[in-house]
Amino acid sequence: MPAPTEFLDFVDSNADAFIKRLGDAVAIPSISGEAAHREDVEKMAKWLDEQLTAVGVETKLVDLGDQTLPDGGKLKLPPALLGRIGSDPKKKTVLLYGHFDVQPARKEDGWDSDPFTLVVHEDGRLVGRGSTDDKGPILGWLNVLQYHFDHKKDLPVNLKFCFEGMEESGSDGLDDLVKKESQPGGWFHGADCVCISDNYWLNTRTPVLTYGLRGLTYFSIHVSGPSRDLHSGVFGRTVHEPMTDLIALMGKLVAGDGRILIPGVEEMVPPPTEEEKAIYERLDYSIEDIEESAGAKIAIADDKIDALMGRMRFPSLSLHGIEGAFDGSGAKTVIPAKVSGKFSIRLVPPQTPELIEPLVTFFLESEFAKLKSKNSLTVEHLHGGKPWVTDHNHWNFEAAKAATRAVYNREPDLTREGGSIPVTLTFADALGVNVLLLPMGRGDDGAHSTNEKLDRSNFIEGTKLLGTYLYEIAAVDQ
Ligand SMILES: C[C@H](N)C(=O)N[C@@H](Cc1c[nH]cn1)C(=O)O
Ligand SMILES: [Zn+2]
Ligand SMILES: [Zn+2]
Repeated sequence: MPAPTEFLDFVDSNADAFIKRLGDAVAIPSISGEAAHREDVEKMAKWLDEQLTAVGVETKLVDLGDQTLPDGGKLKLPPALLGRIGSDPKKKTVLLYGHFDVQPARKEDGWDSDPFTLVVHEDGRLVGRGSTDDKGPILGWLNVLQYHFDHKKDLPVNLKFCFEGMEESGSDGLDDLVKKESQPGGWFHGADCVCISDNYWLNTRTPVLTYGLRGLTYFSIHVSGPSRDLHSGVFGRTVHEPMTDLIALMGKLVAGDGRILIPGVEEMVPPPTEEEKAIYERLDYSIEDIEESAGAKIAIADDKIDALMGRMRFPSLSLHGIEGAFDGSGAKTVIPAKVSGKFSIRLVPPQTPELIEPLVTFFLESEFAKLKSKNSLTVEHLHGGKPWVTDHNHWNFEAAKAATRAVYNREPDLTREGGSIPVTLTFADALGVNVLLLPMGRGDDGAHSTNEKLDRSNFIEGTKLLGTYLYEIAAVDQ
């Protein structure tokens, strides 16, 4: 069933108002990973709640309790926002998920403009933190609802919503809520399929549907020694330095070519078959695409299939940062007393955080023992999520393929995503239904990075895609 032309025209003629609303959402710095911004995440939940209510959605904000911080302290979690509209038993019910929290961003990180002021560029870029991850896609759903509300049109399907404010920080508290609400009587019970719009195309040209995500396991390793920071002239070569030990340990985790050096981690993953390699060969992707979106000619692989498998089919380990190290300008001659190294591993089947964590801890402790340092090491596991892969021939995907053809006039690429959305597998297991990832943004959007953007055309055509997908779901003969 094609989406009404009136809907497509409505999206075009309201584009400026939709962009203005995206600007309002971006202006709320809902950074889940920074305690100082927790109130902003809550403010964002309330803003979105008002927007949904205004277009006829019944909502509820669910208190998720407290987050336990690494030092044992407590911090109130932002509420999850649930919604529903329509309960026609003759229609399919689609559960939509998105997140309204964002990654941290500071102008000093290298942004060309204030990260929390949406800047509309002449070339169509809408620059601001959360524009593509994940406020743009959430607002895409809102735009679809706006048309049906303004024109007093029934939606082609029943909709349920699950919007959260902790996705960028491990989705604390959400798994239990999803399991509870998927039981008979719960808000999600009876959903026929799930749609998540929270990832990206591979390149800047070809729309994609995504049938897999990597999992994640995140660590913070702490090395401490002196009771306070020391003068390096007075104590250098005299005491064991925590930073020296930490750098030595972090340097043992991953090779320059991306291979993970922790014994047992790579070995868990079966080698790809020739059939699998053929899937990657067909995707519209090139080494130039990677280098364009990375902003430099630094790709590890020369070969497209190796590059794609490095992102989708194999695990990866990234070093993220060191807390407690001197990071200011100037030349402070200090020996930091306690430093914490942050790294994470992206997981693929059959790896899980539970299988990987003991291998990491054993490896780090053995390597630390070899250093013969008198400092102390503790390994902390921060959060994790399992990888997910699903059937892309399901009717949920067929509907999205038809919608992509209708809006973009081309066949979508079928991809696995290198990133992680831990709740995906929870939805699939708790509801026993197919989950589809239907991304809005492009591969060069710079999610999590500086100058994050969403192109105007992706926001507007993406809104049409989301709406058309609902009409195609309604047309499915299942
Ligand atoms: C793919 C999604 N948009 C995303 O960015 N997910 C995050 C999830 C996460 C987990 N810990 C911190 N963030 C990601 O893949 O990094
Ligand atoms: Zn996201
Ligand atoms: Zn993200």
